[in-house]
Amino acid sequence: MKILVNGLGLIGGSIAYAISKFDPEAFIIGLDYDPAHLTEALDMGIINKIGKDLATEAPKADVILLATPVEVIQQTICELAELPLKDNVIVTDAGSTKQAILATAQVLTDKGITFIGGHPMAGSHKSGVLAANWDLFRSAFYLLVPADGVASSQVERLKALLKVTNAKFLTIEPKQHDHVVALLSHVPHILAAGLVNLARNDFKDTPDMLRLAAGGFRDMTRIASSDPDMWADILDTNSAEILELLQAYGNEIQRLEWRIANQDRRALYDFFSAAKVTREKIETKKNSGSLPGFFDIYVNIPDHSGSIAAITARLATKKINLVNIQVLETRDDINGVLQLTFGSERDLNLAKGVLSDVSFTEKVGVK
Ligand SMILES: NC(=O)c1ccc[n+]([C@@H]2O[C@H](COP(=O)([O-])OP(=O)(O)OC[C@H]3O[C@@H](n4cnc5c(N)ncnc54)[C@H](O)[C@@H]3O)[C@@H](O)[C@H]2O)c1
Ligand SMILES: O=C(O)C(=O)C[C@]1(C(=O)O)C=C[C@@H](O)C=C1
Repeated sequence: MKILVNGLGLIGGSIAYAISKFDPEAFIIGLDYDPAHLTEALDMGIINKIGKDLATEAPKADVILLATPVEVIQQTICELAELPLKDNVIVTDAGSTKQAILATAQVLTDKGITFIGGHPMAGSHKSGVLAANWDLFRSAFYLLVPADGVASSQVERLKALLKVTNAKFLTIEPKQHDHVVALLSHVPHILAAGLVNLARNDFKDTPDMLRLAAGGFRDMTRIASSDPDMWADILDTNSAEILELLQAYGNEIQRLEWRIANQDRRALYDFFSAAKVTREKIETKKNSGSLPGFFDIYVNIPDHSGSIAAITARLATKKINLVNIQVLETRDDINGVLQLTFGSERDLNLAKGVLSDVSFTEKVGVK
């Protein structure tokens, strides 16, 4: 089966990675406007071949996956509609919004071509194929949004192909999709970026104050490091749902302001208590939709040269793969704190064994 992936970044790369690793029948051809992503994908074994261009590769494909930013997905759909695609081809995408994409995909449906929108509810603030991980979608929801009239057998074909991701599939209508993700993903990204910008403006004369940020600010703003191009496209193509929710959020904040100004302690308690009860209902299962922060250990390291190298050397001798390494500055002048992020619980446990004689704390599974 020939699978064409256009856009070999974090998401396209991760989907292709799972397929290439576990589906021996698949032959994956990659396209991307960044040649480095293509050679990296080939070197990592994510794709079998670098494609020439859309016009050459698309007509040979059995499945076409579009995993570029949303507005590029829309352009590519229009280009595909002009090409002689195989009769039984499935065109799918991984974009974060669905109504605009499904509306564009009408040009394919009109020609009898199957379009099934897709949206894996997992990801990261990191971009690019080097961040791709074949296990990124394990236990995460993978939303499917078939165009009108698509046969259920075609949806089953796509699910069978994507089964290797170990995601949980859920078919959903485009409008409901865009509303739900506006609330659970788009508005949170806006709030995170807004908060960081508020701090930047407030601290403009004392930028070092940002370094004092502890867990609260850091946990809430990780996603403010996401790719601005990707997010501009998402906001452009889901504006109605997002604006409605921002309005509701603004009203909520206004009510809260009134309660704070009036020192209405009971109402303030209720505000936090209602949120706590709801937040604690969210499944905290490991690997339920995000790689970063899920298999971390925080090692206290003495503040002298060579101490980081000593830790990483120990991991290297056991071939334990590190997804990320970061020196945290939250506890300046006491000890350095090294955050080590692993891609799986297995690697985390191996690392704990290797570092059993040093002081560390761990954080697993809760975002
Ligand atoms: N990042 C997430 O957490 C996440 C999660 C689910 C879905 N998505 C969606 O998946 C899609 C890809 O996001 P990502 O996080 O993988 O981004 P990414 O930046 O890691 O990857 C996008 C890839 O598309 C390529 N690209 C950009 N413009 C192109 C063009 N004109 N032609 C060919 N290639 C082009 C880039 O070079 C890059 O390799 C987006 O539509 C996004 O909304 C993202
Ligand atoms: O974990 C993250 O960093 C993400 O932002 C992933 C995330 C989200 O949860 O908002 C981002 C965009 C998506 O379309 C789906 C998932």
